[in-house]
Amino acid sequence: MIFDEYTIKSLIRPVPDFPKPGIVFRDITPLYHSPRAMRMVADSLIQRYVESPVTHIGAIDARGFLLGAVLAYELNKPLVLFRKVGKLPAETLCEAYETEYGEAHLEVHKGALGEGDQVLLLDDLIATGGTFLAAASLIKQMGAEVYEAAAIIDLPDLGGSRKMQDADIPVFTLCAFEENE
Ligand SMILES: O=P(O)(O)OC[C@H]1O[C@H](OP(=O)(O)OP(=O)(O)O)[C@H](O)[C@@H]1O
Ligand SMILES: Nc1ncnc2[nH]cnc12
Repeated sequence: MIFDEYTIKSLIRPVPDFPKPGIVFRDITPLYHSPRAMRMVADSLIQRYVESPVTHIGAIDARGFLLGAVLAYELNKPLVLFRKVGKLPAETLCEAYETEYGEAHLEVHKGALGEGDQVLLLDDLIATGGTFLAAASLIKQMGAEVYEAAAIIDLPDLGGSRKMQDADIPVFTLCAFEENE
């Protein structure tokens, strides 16, 4: 299916002042509600990575899990979960980070990745980049590499994608919203 950015963007709903005053929340639930649009998103990501040297899919809690599961299934790769603190039962590595609306910690199971692994890291959205950078740091601590960080949405005004590129993390996003869009 041919990717149509206009269709994708029209299914991402801006919700002002959520979860805090001043924040425009980009709600992807209408996109997930459309099988056609979701197929476009999944197909473009599958096409991009099907011939890549990616060895693992890394999916970020919670909205990144949805894309992560689809990509891991289609590319037939192991899925590694990066979870909010206190959710993973075995021994973890933990990284603190800040997002657009708060502080958080991300964890991964120790030994989930190792030397030489090339991880495709997935989430729905890049805002300040704090979440992706925390996951990338955990990946590096395990001796693995981020092949690319991919998301549906970039919010370039918040500077996250720039910060990630400055940290030598390749970034791929399917669409972007300016602040007043
Ligand atoms: O670039 P950043 O500033 O780090 O923000 C992006 C992150 O924020 C959102 O997740 P959130 O922390 O709201 O959690 P959720 O997926 O559980 O809703 C989004 O799904 C990204 O993971
Ligand atoms: N503006 C935003 N909309 C949706 N998810 C987000 N995560 C961080 N900032 C966000």
